[in-house]
Amino acid sequence: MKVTKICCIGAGYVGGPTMAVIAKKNPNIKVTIVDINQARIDAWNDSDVSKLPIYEPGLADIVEETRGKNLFFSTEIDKAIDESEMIFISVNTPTKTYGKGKGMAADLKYVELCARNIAEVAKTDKIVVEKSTLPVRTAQAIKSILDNTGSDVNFEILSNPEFLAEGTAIQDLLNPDRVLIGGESEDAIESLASIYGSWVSQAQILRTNVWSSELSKLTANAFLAQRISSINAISELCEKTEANVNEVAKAIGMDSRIGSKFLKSSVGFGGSCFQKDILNLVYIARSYNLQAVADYWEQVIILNDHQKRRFADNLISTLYNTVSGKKIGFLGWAFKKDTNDTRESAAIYVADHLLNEQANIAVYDPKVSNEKMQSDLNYLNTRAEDENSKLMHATESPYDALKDAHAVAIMTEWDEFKTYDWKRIYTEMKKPAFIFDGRNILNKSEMEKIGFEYSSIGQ
Ligand SMILES: NC(=O)C1=CN([C@@H]2O[C@H](COP(=O)(O)OP(=O)(O)OC[C@H]3O[C@@H](n4cnc5c(N)ncnc54)[C@H](O)[C@@H]3O)[C@@H](O)[C@H]2O)C=CC1
Ligand SMILES: O=C(O)[C@H]1O[C@H](OP(=O)(O)OP(=O)(O)OC[C@H]2O[C@@H](n3ccc(=O)[nH]c3=O)[C@H](O)[C@@H]2O)[C@H](O)[C@@H](O)[C@@H]1O
Repeated sequence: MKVTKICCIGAGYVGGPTMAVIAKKNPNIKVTIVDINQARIDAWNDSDVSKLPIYEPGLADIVEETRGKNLFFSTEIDKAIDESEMIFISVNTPTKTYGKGKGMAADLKYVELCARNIAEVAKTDKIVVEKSTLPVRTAQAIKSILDNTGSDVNFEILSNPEFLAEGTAIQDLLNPDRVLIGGESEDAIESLASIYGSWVSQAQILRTNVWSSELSKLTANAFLAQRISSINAISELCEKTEANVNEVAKAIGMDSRIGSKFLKSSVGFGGSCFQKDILNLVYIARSYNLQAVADYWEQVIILNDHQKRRFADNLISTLYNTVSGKKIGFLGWAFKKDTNDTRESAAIYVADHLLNEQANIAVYDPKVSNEKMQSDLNYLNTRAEDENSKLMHATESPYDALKDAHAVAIMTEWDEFKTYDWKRIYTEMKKPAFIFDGRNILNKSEMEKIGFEYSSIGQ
């Protein structure tokens, strides 16, 4: 089928950038991104592209180039479904917070709502593409909903998981390692492959069955996160043995069988997906009674929680076993650099732990507002909201966050942190002035020369 109109349900971190790139590379296809969130759609339509709801390097330029030509943002979901031949489902699939599978399984209610919406509205044949990350065998449920409408509309379901990482989404989309399409109908698979074919070589477009495609996405995230937990486990051992985790990572990464990527030790991985997807994998394994498999992958999460906790504990014990009433300056709140996304950021959990010890925290992040930080903390429900806002606040400048602080905690690896006037920061902090570098971005000997007590991960 030659596709001329596409719609994407879900204008989030995946739907927005992915469809913007598809629109840019396929000027003859009309791409409409729809969402139930009016404020989000309004922000996508803002004439000032610096106000787009998502900060992602290179995204604003592509939106400016394509919006209003062949890329549209709207809340008219039914209309977009009706007129499109291909519909991507790119809604959120968070960890369930209630009922069976609470805290482990993926909450598929938004995906199911989309399927029901499509089933209700569609009058012509559609290709429905799972873009969201879904438990293996979800396509079966979607198919069952779509095939029970009583109409004779034909639905083909494809799985096309997204592998972009935030902060590099546009580059990842423009130069993907591979595009994965799982499906049954060759015609449907080739319709989608031809859209990617506008800029991705056919050799990089992998065709599989639906279940392999669904499971590959969870597996990819589990393997990536496992590397981080593996190197973080070694970081703790380095700290006891005077080995240096950066040196170990370099030494093992040069083995081409291991490879050098995703071996950066840190305060712990965050982001909306690693934890959620591994918990989901663990849940699926348990639901098939595969205890050993479930326990194996669960350890990746256990180690990550341990890494965040031990960073906070180390800060407290170094500050003479108390942070009560002490100002701690945080550099960074986002879960990684070059994004305004804070979901599951290690900073949230470290802050929460320090606030339990009655610390005062001032945070500077170049892209995250005070409002967002407060809502992240409030979401944990550890203490009253007014207490959170009394104990923690964001500052306009990094120097305000660090003035009179007992310690700096570097939570995100924003490049600009390396360029600060660290001599000035040292002068303005309480002494001894401690740095806890959760991202290993500063130079230990330079910081010690200035006078700081510097500690980092795995060194
Ligand atoms: N964030 C990331 O980097 C990546 C995310 N993924 C997966 O992609 C999916 C989406 O993730 P994000 O874009 O980060 O989520 P998001 O939360 O940023 O965006 C999802 C959007 O879907 C909308 N939505 C929910 N239900 C809807 C409905 N019934 N009708 C219309 N709109 C609806 C929400 O209002 C929201 O704007 C998830 O399954 C995630 O696991 C996959 C790869 C990368
Ligand atoms: O499914 C998803 O959502 C996406 O999840 C990750 O992307 P993302 O979470 O955006 O960002 P990553 O670069 O993977 O970083 C995740 C976390 O791991 C941390 N990290 C990463 C790499 C590393 O070596 N060390 C490390 O601590 C980062 O700081 C961050 O907190 C995957 O990299 C993407 O391929 C995938 O599509």
